[in-house]
Amino acid sequence: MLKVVEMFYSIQGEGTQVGVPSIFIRLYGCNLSCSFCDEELHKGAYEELSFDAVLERIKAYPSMNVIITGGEPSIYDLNGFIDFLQAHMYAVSVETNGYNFSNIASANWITYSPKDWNHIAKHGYDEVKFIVSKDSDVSKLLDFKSYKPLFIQPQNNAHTPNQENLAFCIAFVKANPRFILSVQLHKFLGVE
Ligand SMILES: Nc1nc2[nH]cc(C(=O)O)c2c(=O)[nH]1
Ligand code: SF4
Repeated sequence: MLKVVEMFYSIQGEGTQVGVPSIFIRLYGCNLSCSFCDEELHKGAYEELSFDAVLERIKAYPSMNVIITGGEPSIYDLNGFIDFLQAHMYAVSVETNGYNFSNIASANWITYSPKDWNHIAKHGYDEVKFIVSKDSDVSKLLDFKSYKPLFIQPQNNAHTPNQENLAFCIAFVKANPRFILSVQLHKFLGVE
């Protein structure tokens, strides 16, 4: 059974796969409580759904790309669910803060968004996304080396871009071009 806060169909607004029409499954709960987090996104009501019940709902959408997000999906062992979706020909991406990579190891794509920049994992993901505000200590990011794509994403408002943080992030990637800007396109487009 899965604790599902919401399921919706939109475009991936972040990272390498930006623009890919995708089915989002948002799971309940997180191991952290970041100040900038939208609480209702993972602490509100949820439904307990079986794998088959989730499959029935996502079949209503034409995309074969699923993004599991939260909350923090890796607080659950999701490998069985991911295998189940893959057996039905879905490509499965997971958004994680890196709590437990082994719980999501069978995913096709893992986006890692470390919240503690003093301890950044070296393996277990396909791209990294740093959430940055104008007050962030980005000096901690300068020594981080990886062959994976490294995204800098402004800490935005719940449904709209934060222009100050965006300007800071643009200046940062221009000064440090190993990093790539990720804007949360959905918040510019006004889609989910
Ligand atoms: N369009 C869209 N793209 C997203 N990429 C990651 C999201 C998330 O909530 O984790 C998200 C989201 O909520 N909406
Ligand atoms: S890790 Fe993500 S979901 Fe968890 S509290 Fe922080 S922002 Fe919210």
